[in-house]
Formats: sequence, C-alpha cells, structure tokens
Amino acid sequence: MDARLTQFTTITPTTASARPDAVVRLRDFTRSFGANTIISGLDLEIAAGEFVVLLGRSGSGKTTLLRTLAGLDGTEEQDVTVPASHAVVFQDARLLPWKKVWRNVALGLNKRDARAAAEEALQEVGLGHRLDAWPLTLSGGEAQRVALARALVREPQLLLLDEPFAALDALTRLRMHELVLSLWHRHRPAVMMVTHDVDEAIALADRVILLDHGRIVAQERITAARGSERAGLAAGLRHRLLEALGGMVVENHAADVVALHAGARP
Ligand SMILES: Nc1ncnc2c1ncn2[C@@H]1O[C@H](COP(=O)(O)OP(=O)(O)OP(=O)(O)O)[C@@H](O)[C@H]1O
Repeated sequence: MDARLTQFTTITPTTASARPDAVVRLRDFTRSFGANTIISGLDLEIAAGEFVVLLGRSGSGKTTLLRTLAGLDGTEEQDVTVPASHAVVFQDARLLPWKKVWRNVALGLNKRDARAAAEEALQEVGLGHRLDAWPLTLSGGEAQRVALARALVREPQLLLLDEPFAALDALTRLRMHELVLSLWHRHRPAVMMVTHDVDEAIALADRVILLDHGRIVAQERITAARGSERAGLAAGLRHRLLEALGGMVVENHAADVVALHAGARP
C-alpha cells in the first residue's frame, strides 16, 4: 500500500470546529456522582457515519460518557444532542439465556417479519446457522456477533460499543475487527467505541479521542486505508498515544507517591 494514503492529524481539543453534519453534540457537559465530578466542561461532536474510538485509563470517565450518549445517564437540562435511534453493545453480550438466538436479535422489533429481519442480521454476522441455538451454547465471540446483529437490525444512527472485544482471544478479536468494519461500511452508523487497546483504536478509528479525568486531552484524526497495513504504518501514532496514556499514569502515579509520603510524615 502507498504510505502516502495514511495520514494522522493531531487535533488540539480547543481547535476542534463545529460540524454541520454532527449527529452527536455535547456542549460544556458535566457529570457528577455526589461531590465527585467525573466529566467536566466536555465538548464533543460526532459526525454522521464517523467512527470514533475513546481511549483512556481506567476511571477516566469513558463508560460514563458512553452511558450519557446511550441516554442511560443523567443529561438533565444539559446541552446534549443524540440521535433517537442508537444501540449499545457491551463487553458481555447480555443475551437473554431463556430466549433462542434469533429471538434475542428480534427482541423489541415491532414487525411481523421480525424473524426474517433477525435471520438476515444473523447471516450478516456469520451466524445464519445458529438461529435456534440457546445463548449459553455460544462461544464469547459468537455471543458478541449476536449482540452486534441485535444492535444493527435496528439500523441505528449511532452505535455505541463499550469494550465489546475485551474478553476475546487475539485472533477472534482481529476477526471481530474485520466484521465491525464491514458492518460499518454497509450500514454507516456513527460509532463511538470505548477500548483500552491502542492498536484496536488505530485499526478502527476515523478519530481517536483520549480522555483523562473526564476531559478530552488529545485527539488524532486518521485518514487512511484500513486493514493490517494501517496498523503497520501507524508506529508514530501508536507511540504518541502510548506516551500520552503513559504520561497520565506517570503523572498520577507521581501524585499518589507524593500524597503517600506526605501522609507518612509525622
Ligand atoms: N453510578 C456511579 N456512582 C458513583 N460513581 C460512579 C458511578 N459510575 C461511575 N462512577 C465513577 O466514575 C468514575 C469513572 O468511571 P467510568 O466507568 O466512566 O470510567 P472508565 O474510564 O470507563 O473506566 P474503566 O476503563 O475502568 O471501565 C469512576 O471513578 C467511577 O467510580
């Protein structure tokens, strides 16, 4: 592949401009639990069909943000726009074990042809042969395929993925990346995916957002071909993201050590 096709652009959070095609828009968004402010003054836009990956160390507020976009968390009286049609895939597939696979996918579909729609979605994720299986007989990767089918059968404008492949082995994870990309190309929802995996972010994203203490501290836009070549050419970006993530850890670790020493002093 021609290396010139791959470009990474660092966007400073303050210079990110308003997008007329945004389907998600948060302005000065804040979320607290009691006295604990998790997200503060966050501005975010996601364009129609854009694939955004959210990276950040544990506790930085990624899931809180995703839950906000899913309408599962408090957005009362705040400037938050999200599309009415959205779907979430979590790390655990959250299938109902007492319903067959196709019924899990068809759940809540208000259609006479719900079974046909579920069948089509399951075929898309390579599980057309497991329509009548019980969820407990599926592997982790198969269960996540069903969760993806259940999300996509609703043709959401926004697909939210919360570490959907974290529990899968490396090879299955790579296959899931291919599947997600092919589904995304076909259906073109805006995607926001949370992950801890820098390589996964680079493999999938149009834009990587780095969150720390509920603030966007870095963004990288990727204009590139997809597939393994992209990851191979991404060494510089990988380094920058790891450095940013590592920097946060070192910074906070140093603060913890100082606090510990301060506490230990007489
Ligand atoms: N319902 C809640 N009540 C109180 N505190 C909460 C609640 N949900 C999240 N938090 C706190 O908010 C902070 C951010 O949590 P969040 O789950 O968003 O982080 P995260 O970046 O997704 O972490 P991880 O990568 O470990 O999943 C944490 O300190 C967490 O304890």
